Amino acid sequence: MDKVLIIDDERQLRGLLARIIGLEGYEVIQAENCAAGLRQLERTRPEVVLCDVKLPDGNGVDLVGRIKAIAPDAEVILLTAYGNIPDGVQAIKNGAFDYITKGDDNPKIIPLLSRAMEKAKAQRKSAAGRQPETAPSFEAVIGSSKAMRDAVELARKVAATDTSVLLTGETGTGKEVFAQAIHREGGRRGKAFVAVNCSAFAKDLLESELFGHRAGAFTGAAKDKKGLFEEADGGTIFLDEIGEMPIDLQAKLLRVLESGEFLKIGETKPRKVDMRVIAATNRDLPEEIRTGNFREDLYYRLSVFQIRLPSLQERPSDIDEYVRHFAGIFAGKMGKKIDAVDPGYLDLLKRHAWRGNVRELRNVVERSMIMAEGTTLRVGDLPIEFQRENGSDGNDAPPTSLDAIEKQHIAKILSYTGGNKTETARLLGIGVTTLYRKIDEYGL
Ligand SMILES: Nc1ncnc2c1ncn2[C@@H]1O[C@H](COP(=O)(O)OP(=O)(O)OP(=O)(O)O)[C@@H](O)[C@H]1O
Repeated sequence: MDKVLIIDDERQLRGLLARIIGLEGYEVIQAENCAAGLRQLERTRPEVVLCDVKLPDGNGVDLVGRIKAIAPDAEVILLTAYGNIPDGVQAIKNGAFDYITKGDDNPKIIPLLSRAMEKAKAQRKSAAGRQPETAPSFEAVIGSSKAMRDAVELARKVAATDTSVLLTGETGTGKEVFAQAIHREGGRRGKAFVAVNCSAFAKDLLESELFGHRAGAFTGAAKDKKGLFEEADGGTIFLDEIGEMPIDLQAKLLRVLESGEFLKIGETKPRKVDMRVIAATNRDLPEEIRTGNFREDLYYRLSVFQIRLPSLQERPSDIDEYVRHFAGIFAGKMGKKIDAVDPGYLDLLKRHAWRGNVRELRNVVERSMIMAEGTTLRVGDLPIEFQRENGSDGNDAPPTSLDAIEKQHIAKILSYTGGNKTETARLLGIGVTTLYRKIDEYGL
């Protein structure tokens, strides 16, 4: 969904704007000051930012440059005070899309927003074809356990070829990180890397996303649409969660892979496509074949070279390294300094089951960093469930009940996300409904 970030400290006005914009079908993210705004910008990558001029910790006109430095393809609309044209003009000089007078211009906001959105999306699309310099290669793959080194070695070998690769492994084990590294180290580096999550679309939608369509090919196809195969031409297509692809679409995909041609929906002449395919799954595909959910012929085609990514539980020795790596990343973002990790902290992590693997560990470190007060990560900074799991109440936290710690924890994360419930729930690893219940329960 197209995202809009509103940075404004006036809660009521922000809420009103969020409602108006939300009704247009945009996903709205809110932040109450510059610092929270920049954090949300990095995390949620909105296409458009609406930003007030006067913010408690800075000035919106100056913020434009910082926003563009972090997200060059995002567009910024400044909300200026009535009659303050110089602010607006300066904002445009700093790279803003436009400015609008706060309060008075509500009817103008949506059309302006929609133009900014179109521009941002067009920029993002053309940027997607280029490979950013920061795209991960194998240097970005962390983990020196034997299991991880073996996986990297295999991936490096296959990267040099043009073979199809099937990455298997539990959720959060780094399949996308590997797919990008393989692309970036191979002969197609510098060309498009197009990632598609097969489970994120309804069946018909996935087909038209992949193949593209001509205007009028079906009801609702108002304009010609380029498909992802076409976008990936010359580069790599990463088919994530391939096990979720509907069986009849699997047959169509197989035909494309075998013939190197595809038929755009609504066209009669096939188009040629030259793309490397990397697929990933956390399902047991041979079992899916047995139960009739996955085509055997497609499996053989995709799994010419298979790499299994080890779960975190199979390599607890890597946990230290991840903690230090992620703590370094978040320290930079949060402006904190962490130079030590308590052995007790690492001990608790090593005993955890890590069903969400590295993704879950990354979230836990991020949450700990929000809680951390000194320069050492301690048991008391860990999410409450770790302390519960281990019958500890955070031995270095002030003596208090687990409920009180939980309340404090949620409050801290809510303030870190600027009150964004979806983001807070993600960091807490709970559902949004549960979060609302807890907010209610604790009177937050
Ligand atoms: N070896 C690794 N080194 C550094 N970061 C990693 C590694 N593995 C995973 N991560 C981080 O963990 C998160 C999840 O990784 P990724 O999306 O690649 O997992 P996945 O296996 O594709 O998950 P899913 O099956 O749910 O799509 C990302 O933030 C990624 O940067």
